[in-house]
Amino acid sequence: MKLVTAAEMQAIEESSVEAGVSLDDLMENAGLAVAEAIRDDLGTHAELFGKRIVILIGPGNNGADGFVAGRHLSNWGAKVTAVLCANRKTPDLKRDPAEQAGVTVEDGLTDSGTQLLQQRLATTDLVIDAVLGTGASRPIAEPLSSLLFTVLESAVPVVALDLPTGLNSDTGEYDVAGLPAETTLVLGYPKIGPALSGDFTVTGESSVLDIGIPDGLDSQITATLITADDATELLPERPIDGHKGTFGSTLIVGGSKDYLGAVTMATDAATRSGAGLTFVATPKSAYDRIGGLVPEAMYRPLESHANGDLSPTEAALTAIEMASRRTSIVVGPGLGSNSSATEFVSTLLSQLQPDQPVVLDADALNILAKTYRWWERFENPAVLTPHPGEMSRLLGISTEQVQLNRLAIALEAAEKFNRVVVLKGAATLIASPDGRLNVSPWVNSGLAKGGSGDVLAGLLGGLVAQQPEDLFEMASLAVFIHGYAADSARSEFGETGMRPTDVISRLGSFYRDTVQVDRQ
Ligand SMILES: NC(=O)C1=CN([C@@H]2O[C@H](COP(=O)(O)OP(=O)(O)OC[C@H]3O[C@@H](n4cnc5c(N)ncnc54)[C@H](O)[C@@H]3O)[C@@H](O)[C@H]2O)[C@@H](O)CC1
Ligand SMILES: [K+]
Repeated sequence: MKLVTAAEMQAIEESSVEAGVSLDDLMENAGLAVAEAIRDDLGTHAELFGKRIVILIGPGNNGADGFVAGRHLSNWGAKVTAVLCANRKTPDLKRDPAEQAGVTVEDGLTDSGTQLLQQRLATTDLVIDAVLGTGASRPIAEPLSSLLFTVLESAVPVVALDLPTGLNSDTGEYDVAGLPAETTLVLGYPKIGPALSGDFTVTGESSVLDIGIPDGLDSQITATLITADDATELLPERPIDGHKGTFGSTLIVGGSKDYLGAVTMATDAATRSGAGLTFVATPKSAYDRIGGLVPEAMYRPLESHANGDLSPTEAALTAIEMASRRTSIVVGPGLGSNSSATEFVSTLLSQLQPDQPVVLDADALNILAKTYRWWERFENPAVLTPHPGEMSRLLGISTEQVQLNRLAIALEAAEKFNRVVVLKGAATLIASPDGRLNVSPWVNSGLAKGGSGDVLAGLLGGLVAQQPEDLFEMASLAVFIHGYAADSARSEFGETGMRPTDVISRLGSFYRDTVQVDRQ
């Protein structure tokens, strides 16, 4: 499902006009679709008859859509009052027909506007928020903030037209003076901001209405929300007569004398990815304590000094030998980033077969961030899986800067490094150097715990092992499956109590719930 920015929506509107569907057509379609959705939600025309509806009208086209919806609702028997919450341009083309259809227009901007609205709301069944849509561009100020607060206090249910007023269509930032909705009737395409923020308390339940935009215009949209259907399509084939070799093999390079859990979780996750074989290369000091902990995987120790640190040259030779017939390699979980680990990672990456796909996670990213123009030092196709802190180090900017503009940052990093980038966080983003951008539908604070990233890296390694050509697709699939499993862990243990290991044990459930269920 495509997710639009305000600028993309504007461009689509212009292309629609060129294709023969005018802005007026779109507005008429939008207003009618909103009125029909409200009527259908109530049940039938009969139930709409006599219902008292207040429409809050803003200064732009969102307000114009509100007048069109009001016209239809009034024609169908509802008692509709349009309350002007901003000055509108004259002539106001959608106002007159609405008034002719019986809509009463009241001015909310007078000194007594708030008081009048309060009285009106005492006998109102439903409020339609047609104040601001994709054109919101500044903080909400008086008198609009008082009008919106009056509606909030009244507790009358609110249906937002396109976007709840106060919610930014591109960033998902919410102005506290805004108006949360029970339902949001989204016009044409879902907006990217709400998907990025993941805070559905402001939009309530959303549905997307068809407003007659001609087909074929969505190629202008960059971002796609990954749906369960998309993820099902991406699942690697599992031929019934397949053998271990059919499903590829991954090598996980990680662990250190101080960090033992990360590589273990990544390994465990890889064994639930569907990959045929999982190998682990871990420093001797770690191997002596965790070698064989995941019984399905094959472990080998990497040469280390007496103090437990890697012996970089010998260790890299061993890892390269282990990597030679693997279809993916994961580097990083728990590896540490001291000078031995740094030298080891540099040597390893520079000597891998250049076509072998690599997943670079955790300490590997911190090591790269310290390496001058690292992205030019090896050729391998790769997926980088930074959290915002790691991304800030990779790009040399602050974490706040990353968080303020996650979408652009993910795309910029993918292009600069010429690698697939998974920017983790609520609604994780997957960016490709060719400009594609996928957005995860999952938002779950239960994943904000040490170990979640290791699980994702191991799962991703295992998926890439099965389909090494499709890094962007496998990264998107890994993020979806990880979120799906986490959702299941959340329903059992809650966001507080769920652990990354609970997620690992549920990684198979998406495949089971979709493909396997269909086969039975
Ligand atoms: N783009 C499209 O394809 C379509 C858009 N439509 C509607 O048009 C809307 C966008 O219309 P507009 O671009 O006119 O934008 P809006 O209707 O969202 O509002 C823009 C106006 O609000 C003012 N404004 C911005 N922030 C404000 C604030 N905080 N307080 C008070 N005033 C503020 C601006 O100065 C401008 O006058 C969509 O949300 C949708 O409802 C539909 O009519 C049909 C198709
Ligand atoms: K609105």
